[in-house]
Amino acid sequence: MTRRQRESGRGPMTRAPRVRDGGTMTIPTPPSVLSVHALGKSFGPTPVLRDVSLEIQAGTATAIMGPSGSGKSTLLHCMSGIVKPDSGAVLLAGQHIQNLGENDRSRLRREAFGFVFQSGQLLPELPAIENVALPLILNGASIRDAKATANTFFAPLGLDGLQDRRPGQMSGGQSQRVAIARALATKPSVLFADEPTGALDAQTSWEVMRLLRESAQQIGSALVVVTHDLEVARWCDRTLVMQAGSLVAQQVAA
Ligand SMILES: Nc1ncnc2c1ncn2[C@@H]1O[C@H](COP(=O)(O)OP(=O)(O)OP(=O)(O)O)[C@@H](O)[C@H]1O
Repeated sequence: MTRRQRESGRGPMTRAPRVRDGGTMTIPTPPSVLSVHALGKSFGPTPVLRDVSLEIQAGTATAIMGPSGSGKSTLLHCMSGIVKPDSGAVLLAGQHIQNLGENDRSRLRREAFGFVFQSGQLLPELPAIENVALPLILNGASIRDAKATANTFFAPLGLDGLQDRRPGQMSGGQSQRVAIARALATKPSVLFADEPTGALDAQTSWEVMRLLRESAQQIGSALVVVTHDLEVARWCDRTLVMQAGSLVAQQVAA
């Protein structure tokens, strides 16, 4: 991070390299990894998502903001196959995810998506290393291989020495970094984070977002973050704003 970025309080933005094209400068758009078309969802008589469309490009970071109840989490759940929309489509690398059966959608969530929530996502009885290794074991890796892969995430996330600690023996920031390691261990195409720093103080939140952004970028995972916090959104390439179930604005980082 440069001094200028630190002083502005802003994280380092991911910028696609500029390419000179016949004298003009163009910025190539990375390919779309997730496409959302005209999503609609109601709970009972109340529409919660109304005709929501967006594209998530590989390796980019997108923040979703908006007032409480505007449908942010419901959108994230529909995008990640947790909730089935009533209408519209979600395509992962061209494949309609809502046409899949429950087993295939679970497999897809395990293999192609990672999740970080506000808190409480780690299994309290398992040490950190096993919490990180678990998704790899569920995807078929041996315990030994899974733990070896899991271990590679500890030093970059500043967690070295905490491998054998259980979640109850770690701070909130340490637990969130273990949760990030677990979400990234399978090298997901898309990492979904719902208020990932909601339970942390400002300084810890900044550090967790830095690590979340940088490690997702290194792995090549697109990041989608639901947040109320402008400081969290600053780490993203663009911010989408929801209101009453609709996307009403998009702001691209300068
Ligand atoms: N499973 C559900 N059953 C019924 N209503 C639901 C369900 N999930 C969400 N809702 C309702 O849908 C609306 C949107 O909820 P959602 O959690 O998506 O909003 P949000 O923008 O993420 O809110 P917040 O910022 O407070 O977390 C709310 O009115 C909520 O009560």
